[in-house]
Amino acid sequence: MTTFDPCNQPGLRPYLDAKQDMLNQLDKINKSELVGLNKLLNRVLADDLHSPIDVPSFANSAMDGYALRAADLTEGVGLTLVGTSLAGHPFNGRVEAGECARIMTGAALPLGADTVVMQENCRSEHNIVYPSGTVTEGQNVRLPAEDMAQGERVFSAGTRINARVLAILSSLGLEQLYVQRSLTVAVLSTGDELKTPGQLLGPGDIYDSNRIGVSAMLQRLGVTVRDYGIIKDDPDAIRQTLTQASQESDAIITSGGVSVGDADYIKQILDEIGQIGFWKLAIKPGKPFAFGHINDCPFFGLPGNPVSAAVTFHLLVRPALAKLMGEPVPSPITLQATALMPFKKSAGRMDFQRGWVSTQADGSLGVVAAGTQSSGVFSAMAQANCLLHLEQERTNVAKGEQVTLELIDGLYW
Ligand SMILES: Nc1nc2c(c(=O)[nH]1)N[C@H]1C(S)=C(S)[C@@H](COP(=O)(O)OP(=O)(O)OC[C@H]3O[C@@H](n4cnc5c(N)ncnc54)[C@H](O)[C@@H]3O)O[C@H]1N2
Ligand code: MOO
Repeated sequence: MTTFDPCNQPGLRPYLDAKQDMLNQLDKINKSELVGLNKLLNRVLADDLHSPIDVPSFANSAMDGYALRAADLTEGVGLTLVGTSLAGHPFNGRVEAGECARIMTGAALPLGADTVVMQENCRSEHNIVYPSGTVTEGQNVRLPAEDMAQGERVFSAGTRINARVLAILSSLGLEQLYVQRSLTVAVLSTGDELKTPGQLLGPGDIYDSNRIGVSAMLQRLGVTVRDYGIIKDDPDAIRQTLTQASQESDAIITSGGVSVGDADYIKQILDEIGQIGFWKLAIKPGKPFAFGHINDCPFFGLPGNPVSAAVTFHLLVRPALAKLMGEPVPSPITLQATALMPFKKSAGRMDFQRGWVSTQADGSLGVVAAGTQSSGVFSAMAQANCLLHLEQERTNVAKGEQVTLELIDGLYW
């Protein structure tokens, strides 16, 4: 059954079409800087990274045991122990026929040896070692360059340096690297009703949460936030602030005032002092999202409803920032789950409902609503671990139907 929704209007721009159009209008900011290892977390590689060394750079043991020559082994015949190789303290001699050396995990394989037998499979008596069991040549030996070879491309330009990438950079001995200059993004909230936490609320006032949430997401993405605070619903103040922000920032993010109310000035001012790329999308939440440029500075107008602001940041601003930083534009990894309850949906807008997905007793995934699906109810957003992706023309989801969803825990929000 199709549910009538007065907020669905014909002619709204489909999400994927608008997103592609926006990405086509954005260019990578081609500026890099040299940054030390301890400041590289969350930055984006400016160039392809080629390994300066072999890793490992020498053959070494994967086990604590004995290094020997596999061809020497005869069941019941012992090998003479001639030395010890510890990690950081290689054995400087050679293992000759009929000999072995004590060796520890990570220690260099002595010259002459080609195999390591773990100590649990050896018996040692008076400096004679008796290996047992099946031994294959090369076992328990980590070969030079088997992880990364000198000159090999390890990461592409645009790779975001997370903890794992950082560990690799360190294992390659790199103490500094060229990364993309970090973006400076202007953030501001508009609305006469908004107060900063700590201030007293007057009649009709609410606390500004979008600016704080958006700034936190930007910080998680390694972006430098330029905070312009709360701007009143005053066209002159908005015009002046946006003009200044466009001169001081790589992008501008506003929240509120993009709809059609009497005090919603953002779209009109964008049109006046810049260019509108698009306004109004076939998505829920987030319909009045506005994209454009002011003095060549990309502009993102998030709707004021807190859920709409957070969801449009994820759907549109995050991909846009990736394009500006030269990162691959992220595609959501989606899963299928069974709706464990009905979800209301009317045709006309792609709907990103807030859900809680979990593994059921039979191992399958099941999803319930994380709370009320109003775009003003942010508690459901904060409690959700996934966003449902309900296609534009889909209608009500019945209990037991399959739905597509995207996990949101562990991302930047
Ligand atoms: N006649 C129509 N009215 C509305 C439409 C429409 O198509 N026709 N669209 C609705 C939709 S959808 C959305 S989303 C909102 C978005 O409106 P605005 O972007 O103009 O946002 P505001 O009106 O300024 O505020 C909406 C709501 O959010 C609260 N808000 C605003 N800023 C913040 C902030 N920084 N932190 C927390 N909360 C904030 C504000 O007080 C309002 O309650 O428009 C619908 N209306
Ligand atoms: O599209 Mo609005 O963002 O639902 O509330």
